[in-house]
Amino acid sequence: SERTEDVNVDDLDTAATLLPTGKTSLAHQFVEGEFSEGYDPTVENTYSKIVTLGKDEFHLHLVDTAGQDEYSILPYSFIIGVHGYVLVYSVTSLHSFQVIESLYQKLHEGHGKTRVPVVLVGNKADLSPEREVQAVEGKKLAESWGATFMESSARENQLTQGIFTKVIQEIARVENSYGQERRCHLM
Ligand SMILES: Nc1nc2c(ncn2[C@@H]2O[C@H](COP(=O)(O)OP(=O)(O)OP(=O)(O)O)[C@@H](O)[C@H]2O)c(=O)[nH]1
Repeated sequence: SERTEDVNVDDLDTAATLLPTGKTSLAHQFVEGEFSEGYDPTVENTYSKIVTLGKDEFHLHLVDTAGQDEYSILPYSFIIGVHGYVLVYSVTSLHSFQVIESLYQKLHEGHGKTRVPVVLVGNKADLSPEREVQAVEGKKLAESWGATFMESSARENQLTQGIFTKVIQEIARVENSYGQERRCHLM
């Protein structure tokens, strides 16, 4: 079967106030298979990639967002037609972790508090000496949402591929369970 999925890769930093979390690097590693040093603040960027999982082919539209912080009002476009989220903080920035918490609340409310497929990512795990957020904290937060947690490094292709595979699996799982629920109502 063929499906179209929209996924937001969300960091939640304004370039001026927060450490960039590496979401552009993750998207680039996922789509192009490489890591490039250097930093350009993202305005908004979209990527497309076809991902095959088992027998299913997913047409992924990836939106790399910019300029969110805990005070931003969530744009409508972050909710409507979006099937899943990769929420990225940097393990070297406690602030980025706190921003992610408030962003999740807004997304969850925006989706009418229904179950939203989310993968929470603690990026820059290769910079361990500068760590401000422990893996166990990320894991606990993700568990409280019923979401998946991963640490990653945009330098590593396999870790990065794993994030996007996971979010697609989560989207498929959540949609299937809603599908079953609807069938139940019909009965
Ligand atoms: N060591 C290390 N550096 C990383 C990693 N991911 C990103 N970086 C670096 O961190 C900087 C910012 O990365 P970006 O991918 O541009 O971050 P961003 O979250 O997209 O930033 P905005 O565009 O401001 O939203 C760049 O210099 C990257 O090379 C990582 O996993 N490990």
